[in-house]
Amino acid sequence: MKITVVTSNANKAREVAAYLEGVLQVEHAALECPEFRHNDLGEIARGKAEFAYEKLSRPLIVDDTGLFIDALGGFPGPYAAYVQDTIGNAGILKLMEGVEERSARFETAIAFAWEDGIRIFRGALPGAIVAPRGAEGFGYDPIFEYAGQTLAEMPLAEKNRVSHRARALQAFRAWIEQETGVRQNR
Ligand SMILES: O=c1nc[nH]c2c1ncn2[C@H]1C[C@H](O)[C@@H](COP(=O)(O)OP(=O)(O)OP(=O)(O)O)O1
Ligand SMILES: [Mg+2]
Repeated sequence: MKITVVTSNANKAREVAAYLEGVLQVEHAALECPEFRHNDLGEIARGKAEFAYEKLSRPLIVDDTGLFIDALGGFPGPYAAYVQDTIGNAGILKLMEGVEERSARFETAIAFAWEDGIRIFRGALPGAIVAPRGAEGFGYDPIFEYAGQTLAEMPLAEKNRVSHRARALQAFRAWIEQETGVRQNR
């Protein structure tokens, strides 16, 4: 099966394509989907997938990702893109000045849309907000530490072994392999 990764974010598209290499044929559509305000990333991803499927009418996935910082009551959460585009990592670090509790987590919801409807797959990664290190990755990666390394210190292949996005993709892959296997054997 061929699937289209629909995202305005080329870095996301690259991570998804690398993860699914050898499993599915992947192409990228650089389409910006409207994001409806919702606390649940899964529902935001569902809305993006509905919009994209209406436009493209072919099997596709969208990704909605949030960063939840415990000391900030979960901020920026589902507003991660807006906050990254406005105050950025420097602004987050400023909000965290003098704050000892550094724990945070990334969450990704992947929505897969095809002729049978939409399914949601989720992944999360616990970590901590730290001073920026590393030049790989994108977005919040330089200030998010997991197991002693920031995500920006990990080459793509390594990030793809541990990340929130990889965990969601793992659930998607397990399901689609089973689903397409079942269909082929019918
Ligand atoms: O693995 C990641 N490591 C660090 N930062 C990340 C990651 N994944 C998303 N991010 C950033 C990008 C954006 O500022 C926000 C999510 O917003 P989100 O709406 O999901 O993505 P987006 O607007 O960049 O692309 P699109 O909606 O077209 O797929 O967090
Ligand atoms: Mg977005």
